[in-house]
Amino acid sequence: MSKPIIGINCDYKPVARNTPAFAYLAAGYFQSIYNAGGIPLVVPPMDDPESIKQALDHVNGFVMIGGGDLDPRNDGFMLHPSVRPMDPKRETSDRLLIAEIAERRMPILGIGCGMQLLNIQEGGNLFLHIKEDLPNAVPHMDPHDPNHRHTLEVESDSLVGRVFGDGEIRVSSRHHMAIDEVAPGFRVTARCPDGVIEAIESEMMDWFAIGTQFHPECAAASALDMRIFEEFVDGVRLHAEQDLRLVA
Ligand SMILES: N[C@@H](CCC(=O)NCCCC(=O)O)C(=O)O
Repeated sequence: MSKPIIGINCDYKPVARNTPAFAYLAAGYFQSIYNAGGIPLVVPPMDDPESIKQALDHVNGFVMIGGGDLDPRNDGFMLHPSVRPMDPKRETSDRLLIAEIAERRMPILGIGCGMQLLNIQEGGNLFLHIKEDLPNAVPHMDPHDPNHRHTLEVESDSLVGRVFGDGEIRVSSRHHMAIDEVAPGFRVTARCPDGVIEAIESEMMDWFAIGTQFHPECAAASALDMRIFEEFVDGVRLHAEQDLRLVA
């Protein structure tokens, strides 16, 4: 197969007094896909389900990027004082994307709030503020250090387990929310030693879906972080080749 095409959503900043509205994403997201042998295709925020479906017709897999907070009111919860909702234009588009990706069982890598949205979409839920919900947790973000890291414990029989193997693992962490109840059909494959969930993956035979709370795309990513993208792009390629054989 030629290179798999991997869709990526992006963030959105509305027009301000002296600046136009922007759609943007950290370069690490598309660069990591490109370096792993995929072709990144950025999908800007859209609010029309048919446009979302047509865009997804042109990609083999999807990466849901990190960003601000998902608005808990969209899932029937109260707004928490610590929650800084992402722009509604982005969240509306992300929720349309994740619903269609789930419907199609399209291969997906959710990162940060992308993993949180995957978990919510499939019936799980979130802690809205680690500091309150898990007071004994270690810091999972440092406003003064974008490269804040913490250690990780992985399940060996998982994608992150294959990638990181044994030995001490330190990953980039920038979050104050976290998965509480894991969605049905998914399992936890990595935790911070304080118990905070740091990776999930699908147990369903028909869906290659993984999520990381940590950021393997970050500027300080290690070679092992990069392997997450290589495993994902290889999985997307395999899935696409299987699809081609089915229709042949
Ligand atoms: N905002 C949520 C999700 C965490 C997340 O996606 N962090 C990324 C920060 C922005 C970026 O660098 O892309 C939370 O805090 O839990």
